[in-house]
Amino acid sequence: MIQIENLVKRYQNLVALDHLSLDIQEGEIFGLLGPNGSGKTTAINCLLALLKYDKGTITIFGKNMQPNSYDIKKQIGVVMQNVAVFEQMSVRENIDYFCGLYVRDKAKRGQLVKEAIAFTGLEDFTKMRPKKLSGGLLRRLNIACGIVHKPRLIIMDEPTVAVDPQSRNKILEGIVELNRQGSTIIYTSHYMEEVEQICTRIAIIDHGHVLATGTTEELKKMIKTGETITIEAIALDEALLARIRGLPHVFDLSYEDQILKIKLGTARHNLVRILNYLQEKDVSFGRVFSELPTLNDVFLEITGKELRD
Ligand SMILES: Nc1ncnc2c1ncn2[C@@H]1O[C@H](COP(=O)(O)OP(=O)(O)OP(=O)(O)O)[C@@H](O)[C@H]1O
Repeated sequence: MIQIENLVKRYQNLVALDHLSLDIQEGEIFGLLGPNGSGKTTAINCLLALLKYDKGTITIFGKNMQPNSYDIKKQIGVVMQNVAVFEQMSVRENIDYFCGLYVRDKAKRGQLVKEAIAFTGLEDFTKMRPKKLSGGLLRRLNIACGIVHKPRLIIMDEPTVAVDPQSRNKILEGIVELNRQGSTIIYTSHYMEEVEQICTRIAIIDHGHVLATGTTEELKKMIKTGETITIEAIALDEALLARIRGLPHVFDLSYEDQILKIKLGTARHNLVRILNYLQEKDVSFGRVFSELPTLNDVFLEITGKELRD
């Protein structure tokens, strides 16, 4: 549905997109995951032909995307980071206005507006003006305005930044439902838990370049970490740490503030083996956690830094 090939975008001396390539299929919830400043918004703005770029090609629905590609643009719904609604209009009037840009038929519009209100859980706020809404509700209104015409492709740029957990869940549920009803979705975020929860495929980007693409499972299989074991233990000396480092499947270890963190490759019974070893050495320990790899581990292994940096 979308092909982006070798996109380069410079802002003066800064290279915001550095040969970014993406291939997005119809029916996906495609996540663009990267830290602040990695180029997500720039990529979206280029994709929508709102921003000129220096090099590369963009094809949407099999056609070259240009600033005047209105036949393509009318099939796209956009939810940008900044809320863009009319202060003079109520919640319902705003949604109806945006729907009216695409749908003339009044009865059909009425139905679509009703569905968008239900999607975003705004039923109790339809008569309110935007400035009376909380931050989370305002974002939900922004989303309702962007998706009300049920576009074939929906692009959402960090729609959950600074929203309360209730609104966040409502938004995520709504996105999955829109996808179920047939829309392809591109979703940018720096929250890996969200991306992991809803996206069918993910591109991890940093410095304007795609580092890895795949389903969550595929991405996690690309890295060495199969499991991270965290153990509260007092006063471990260097000699013991070195011996733990030498145990089977252990490839990394840190010990700070009496917290021992061990990274291991995928293997059966890692946790039991480590705990048995500590018991053998008479090490007393407190709380113990074992975690499967997260997208943060993927990011950390590929870039050497935390996604949250
Ligand atoms: N208009 C601009 N002029 C100059 N530099 C810009 C401009 N817009 C973005 N940048 C820079 O380009 C890089 C990519 O920014 P972009 O906003 O695309 O990243 P992002 O991943 O969307 O980050 P965020 O989540 O913070 O929006 C950053 O270094 C940013 O400072």
